[in-house]
Amino acid sequence: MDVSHRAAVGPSVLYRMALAPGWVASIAVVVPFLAGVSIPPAFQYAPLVVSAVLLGLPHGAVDHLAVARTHGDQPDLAAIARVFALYGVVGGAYAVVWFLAPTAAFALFIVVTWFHWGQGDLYALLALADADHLRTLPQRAGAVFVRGGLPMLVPLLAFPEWYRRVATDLVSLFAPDAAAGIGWAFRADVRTALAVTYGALVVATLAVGFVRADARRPWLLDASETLGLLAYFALVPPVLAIGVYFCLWHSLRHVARLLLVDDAAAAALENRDPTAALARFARDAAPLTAASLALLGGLYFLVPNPPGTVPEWVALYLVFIAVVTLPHVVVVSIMDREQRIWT
Ligand SMILES: CC1=C(/C=C/C(C)=C/C=C/C(C)=C/C=O)C(C)(C)CCC1
Ligand SMILES: [Fe+2]
Repeated sequence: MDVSHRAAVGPSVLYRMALAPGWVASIAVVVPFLAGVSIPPAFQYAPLVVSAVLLGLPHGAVDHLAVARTHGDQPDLAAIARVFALYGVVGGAYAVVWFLAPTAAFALFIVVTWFHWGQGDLYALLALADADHLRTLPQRAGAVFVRGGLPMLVPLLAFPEWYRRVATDLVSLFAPDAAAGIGWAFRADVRTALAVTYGALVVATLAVGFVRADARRPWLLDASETLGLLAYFALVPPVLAIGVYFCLWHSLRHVARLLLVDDAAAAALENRDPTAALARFARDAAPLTAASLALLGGLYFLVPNPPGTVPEWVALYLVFIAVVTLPHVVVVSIMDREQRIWT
């Protein structure tokens, strides 16, 4: 695989910086729920709120530099302008869809996040964890489907009422009664069919991976992460579970990927100095994180039913995230192609 600097940066630095925090956080969050402790709903929104300034939103705020760096170039004005144009056109068009057809826009958000979070984990498996068991395109597509389904499907199976509540909060910013249009997704028969199909795919992808693995360790890591996250999303209520996952799982892994294509940050990682590398990321991400928060403020004045409560503000934030995620997926898919994640 063609991943710049990966070879020079020791695996232990990447494990400790990019993978371990997500494992530790998900275990730390699941323990109280296993012990039967209940966490007040208001508190459960905290990680999503924090994600607006720490890791979550910032992980996409370097997209204007990421494409050029992945190609091995210094980002020039033309390269940056191309990414801005992509965001304007793709994000702008999708924003219009939210106003015209919010229920369809919500469904698209789930599908796109499903793909994108799966895509992020496929990169982590291949490039950060050195997995060799995902040999073919169908296997990699299967891994993306399974990994993305953990945060997007498992909460629907385990916590349908929470899922319905958040869906309703998002859609209601635009049209109060429109969420009724996706009521079928929460029916017990639909959820049972989804659970059986998805469960079979989890078992099948891991079994094929087991047969094809030369190295046992990365396969074990894949299986442990998959089954661990399955338990995590089945036990932890989704707003909290997704908030923590978004910051410390998906975003952190993507930040590591960004550091590896930034020469100075990669050099810092080679010297086992992740703090210096992360400081560079923070500097690169700060301007567009601030600009994004300003745009989020602007969105407040545009939606027909502006938010008043914390859950409603988080809903507005998620709509904004949805709009920027679509062009972000294009950027990450360009990185995937350049780094041969799919071939
Ligand atoms: C919070 C939450 C939900 C959706 C969250 C989504 C879809 C987040 C997407 C974030 C992205 C795309 C970040 C960028 O990488 C669900 C599933 C409706 C269930 C209830 C809780
Ligand atoms: Fe992302």
